[in-house]
Amino acid sequence: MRASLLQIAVEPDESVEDRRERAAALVRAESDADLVVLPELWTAGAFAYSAWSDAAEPVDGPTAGAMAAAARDAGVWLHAGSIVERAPAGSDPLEGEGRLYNTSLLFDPSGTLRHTYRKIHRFGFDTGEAVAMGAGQRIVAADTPLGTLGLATCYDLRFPEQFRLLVDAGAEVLVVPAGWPAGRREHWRLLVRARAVECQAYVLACCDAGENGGVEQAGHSMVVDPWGEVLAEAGAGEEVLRVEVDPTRVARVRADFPVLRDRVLGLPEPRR
Ligand SMILES: NC(=O)CCC(=O)C(=O)O
Repeated sequence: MRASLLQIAVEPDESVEDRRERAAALVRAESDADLVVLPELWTAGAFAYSAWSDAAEPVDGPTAGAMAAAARDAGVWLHAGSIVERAPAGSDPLEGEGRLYNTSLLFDPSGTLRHTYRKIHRFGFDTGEAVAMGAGQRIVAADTPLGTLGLATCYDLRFPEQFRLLVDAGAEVLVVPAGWPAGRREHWRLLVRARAVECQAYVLACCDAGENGGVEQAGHSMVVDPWGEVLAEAGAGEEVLRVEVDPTRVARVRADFPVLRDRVLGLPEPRR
């Protein structure tokens, strides 16, 4: 499987409409790829909280329209990163109507939206995303001809229990769009590899570049294999990372070094 990660920046002088067009053109240019991945909240900016309400849109809104057309034209699976979703009336009863969510979109090569994933762990403690957005309630593993893709977003990386649930759901390739700050870049590089090693899965981690909301972004998008080897890593600026991955290798690594088989589930309560 050929994967292309589009590490783009939220340029301060660029309108959301212009950035959407720019991203669509970048996707169209990857017609040799099987899977193309964009970062987190690349329309509005992962830390540009004040821009979120204006940029909010439904999952069949303008960003989805542009990305569907780009996926179809390029003939690729497209993980279009995440958008600021405004949940419609009558939406999932577990979640909230009219609330904002940090929602990832996965399109197939015909341009059909096949899966959405609402970020479960919201960043900011008592500020920012943690108060402005609702929390997703569902683990999403997407069966595709490329393999089973496990979806997670940025801060989710810090919560290995979510990734174990993705492994249990069959995930072989973990796709993680992010807007990770440069100040914690080493956490990013460590956690991306850690999730690959502990899940014995590929991790395709695509981060924003540039600066938004006054926060310099880490860049350093990475592709890590199920043995924890870094197959490709971007620099800090805008970049397209192209890499070949073999999802069938996941089963071989898990069979040759069967750590997952040794999991002890339902451990007893600690003694005090
Ligand atoms: N956008 C995010 O989820 C940021 C996460 C982050 O800054 C961190 O985990 O550190």
